Amino acid sequence: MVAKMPPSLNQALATADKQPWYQLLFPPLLEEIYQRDTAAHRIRRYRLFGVIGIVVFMLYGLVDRFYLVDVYQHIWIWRWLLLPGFAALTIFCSFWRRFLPYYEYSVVVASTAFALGLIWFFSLSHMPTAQHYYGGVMLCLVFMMFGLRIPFRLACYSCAVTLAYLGWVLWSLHFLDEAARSLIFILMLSSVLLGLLGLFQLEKEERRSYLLALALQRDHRQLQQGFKYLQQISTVDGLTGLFNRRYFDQQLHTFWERRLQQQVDIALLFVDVDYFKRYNDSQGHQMGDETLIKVAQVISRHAEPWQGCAARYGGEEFVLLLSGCNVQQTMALAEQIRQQVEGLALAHPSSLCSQVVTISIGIAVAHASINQQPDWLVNTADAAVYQAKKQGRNRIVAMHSCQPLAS
Ligand SMILES: Nc1nc2c(ncn2[C@@H]2O[C@H](COP(=O)(O)OP(=O)(O)OP(=O)(O)O)[C@@H](O)[C@H]2O)c(=O)[nH]1
Repeated sequence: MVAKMPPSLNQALATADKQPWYQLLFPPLLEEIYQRDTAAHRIRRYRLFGVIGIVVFMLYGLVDRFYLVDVYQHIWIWRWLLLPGFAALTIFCSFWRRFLPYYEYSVVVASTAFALGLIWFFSLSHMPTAQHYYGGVMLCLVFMMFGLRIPFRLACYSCAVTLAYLGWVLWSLHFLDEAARSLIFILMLSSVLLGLLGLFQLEKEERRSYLLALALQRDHRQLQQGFKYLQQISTVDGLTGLFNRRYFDQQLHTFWERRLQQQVDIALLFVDVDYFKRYNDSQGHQMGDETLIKVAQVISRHAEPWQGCAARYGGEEFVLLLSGCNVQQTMALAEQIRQQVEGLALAHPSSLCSQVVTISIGIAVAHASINQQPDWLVNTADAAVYQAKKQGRNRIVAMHSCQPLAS
């Protein structure tokens, strides 16, 4: 599994992409992450294939007494005990955390020891049948490369050591003629070269897939961030941080459906800042923006306890949608908002109704039992705020069931 990506990895990814084809190493940071991410998987493979390898190696001990007639009594301890014991110890050590950094090396040493052991077995024998053991050596190396899948670099060292020892043993065996020696060595050399080539390809592909997974993960994260950002700008008003009108329209329908399902009243407060054009003209547009933000903050504070939806309807108009709030509660809440905005004491010298910034609020409450459309709520609250303006501003007018309640 690919781990969480640090930011500097982007650069490492770009560098890794441009690496020459023969390079089997990522830039340092990426290499460290790659090794860490794949360690658990590799260790599991070493354990499983290690056990299989030990069993197979011991199984071949059954044929030693036919092929190595003269020495099998001397080598059984290596075949059945010492070499398998060493390999088993390596597997056992993989459960020891402190040993893990060296684990890969120990796997290579153990599997090379199996190949060298086989060569040593037939070097001890004077029987012509011993020459067949080169097949076992080949099997050991192929198993190390494609079963255990040790890193290519370590496989090169292991194969070089094995070939060197095999060459030395072959040319010191008196019962083999030149033709047999050359054939065995060429066969071993060609299998080693082909094996290494395959291992190189495998490791290259594995690393490429890992890079691809990382790049996909990065792109996925960027897409998610982009999606979140788009979602935010399509629902939130950039100036005040309240929801925008589009989101409010969606919520109005959601609240409306909930009203019908749960049989609760829903209320809409239409808030309009008084003489805001004059405020802008006298205090400047910048101050106007700051005032809108402050008014929005007051409104949104009152939305939270009711899980309501506070939105900027447009310009200096705000709406607050509440569910389960009756007429009295809505009026009390509207009065608190009105007083708190007045209490901000934002000087408004050009206002014709106060010395400070004030708001007019129109309220519409739709009773659970009345069968209106959502538009009714908006139109009624709008009409109520118009009434509040007409009656002198800095006040609240509430309507429900199309009847004015109070002013
Ligand atoms: N600073 C600022 N002003 C805005 C913004 N949006 C709209 N306005 C201004 O708000 C003012 C609204 O003016 P009107 O619709 O005439 O309302 P009003 O002056 O408040 O008059 P009444 O509502 O009748 O009290 C206009 O001058 C707009 O330019 C904004 O984002 N920032």
